[in-house]
Amino acid sequence: MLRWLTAGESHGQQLTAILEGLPAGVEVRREDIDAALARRRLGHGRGARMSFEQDEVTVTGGVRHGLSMGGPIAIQVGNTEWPKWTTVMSADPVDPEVLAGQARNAPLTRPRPGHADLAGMQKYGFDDARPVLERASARETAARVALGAVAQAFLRQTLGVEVVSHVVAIGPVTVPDGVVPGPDDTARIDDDPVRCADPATSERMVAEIDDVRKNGDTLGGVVEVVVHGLPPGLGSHVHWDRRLDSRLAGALMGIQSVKAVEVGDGLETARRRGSVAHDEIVPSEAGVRRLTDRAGGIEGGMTNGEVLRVRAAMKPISTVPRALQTVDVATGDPAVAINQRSDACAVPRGTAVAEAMVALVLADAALEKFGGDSVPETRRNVQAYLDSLAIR
Ligand SMILES: Cc1cc2nc3c(=O)[nH]c(=O)nc-3n(C[C@H](O)[C@H](O)[C@H](O)COP(=O)(O)O)c2cc1C
Ligand SMILES: C=C(O[C@@H]1CC(C(=O)O)=C[C@@H](OP(=O)(O)O)[C@H]1O)C(=O)O
Repeated sequence: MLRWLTAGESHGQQLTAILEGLPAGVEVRREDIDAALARRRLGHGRGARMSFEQDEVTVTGGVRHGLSMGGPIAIQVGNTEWPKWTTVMSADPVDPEVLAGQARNAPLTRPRPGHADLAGMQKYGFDDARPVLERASARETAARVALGAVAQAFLRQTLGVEVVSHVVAIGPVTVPDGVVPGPDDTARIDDDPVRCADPATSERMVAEIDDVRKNGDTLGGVVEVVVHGLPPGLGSHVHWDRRLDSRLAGALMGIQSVKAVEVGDGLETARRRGSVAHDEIVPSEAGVRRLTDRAGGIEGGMTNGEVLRVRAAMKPISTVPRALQTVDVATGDPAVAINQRSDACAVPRGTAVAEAMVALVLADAALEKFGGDSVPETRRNVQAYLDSLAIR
């Protein structure tokens, strides 16, 4: 079983991430973690912080000389802005007079509709949104992306699996049907300003983001994660919480701002007749094959050996520059919501986060199926399973 946890605040000293349950011998390369984090900072529509945030990565446990040792892997992602926030975010008590002198510490009492501010203040009994937004902030996803890069390394090194992500919609602008990136397309997609795999659609997406920004507004959209090289049989039909689609949906829904998840053709499938909704099975030289991949590579809660495709729909950023109505909870009067620097559209950045969550869930499912305390042992188990498949 693979477990992962993150800790840390948006303007705290650092984020900390722990991944427990990985076998020994996984090659953990700083370049892979840095590349995944760089992808999370990319994209037209990103806010000011993403242009200077460095994501200072330190691997502090579980890895020796570039290889995992079988124990928990710990990764720190330092926050570039920490020097400006040391007093406001100090873990130790600070003299109230010093705090009162820090403009940055003024209580945030005008909660943003759509953010965690108000419900979090009510739930935890705060009169300031700061302690809520610090942890609700998607800064935390940097920690998950760092772990996701390690999970991807494990999947690549034991199963030869490649995880690719791209943007399929920004607001109303959507890629044409059938755009499915191949296993080697990540570099090409990274070159696109919105991480869209279709250049013509990308241009329209950029224009849409420019338009909302000009109008003091924000935008959501849809990201897709595509996984190549999975064997059949990860996940299981036998119990609801072992179904891979259920686990992927939970993990993707756990990303800030994600409001819907689709597996394969998802919602479109619900509108089709059965005769054109499924993937017909045919014999071939290479074994049984499906003619289409409408199911997105999952049937009965298990991978079916086809390309896995899952989508996550992100709502528009709730820190809308043309600020929305709210209540100042200090006075009870009508007010406009907090408006601070923010992304105008975080969808291109969301691809890296969705990719990380999918990689973590798949690594967990692969370990459940194949086990192994070392990479060679996991590889042997994978090979033995593939060699023994009665139906291919
Ligand atoms: C990569 C990424 C970046 C985000 N950037 C911002 C941002 O700059 N400003 C903002 O208000 N919300 C941003 N969000 C969304 C909020 O974190 C999210 O809406 C908030 O935590 C409330 O959670 P919910 O939308 O899931 O209900 C971002 C989300 C993601 C995934
Ligand atoms: C810092 C990140 O994203 C942040 C996510 C976020 C939010 O509300 O989710 C609000 C903004 O925070 P700040 O006010 O510090 O600029 C984003 O920049 C990051 O992703 O690394």
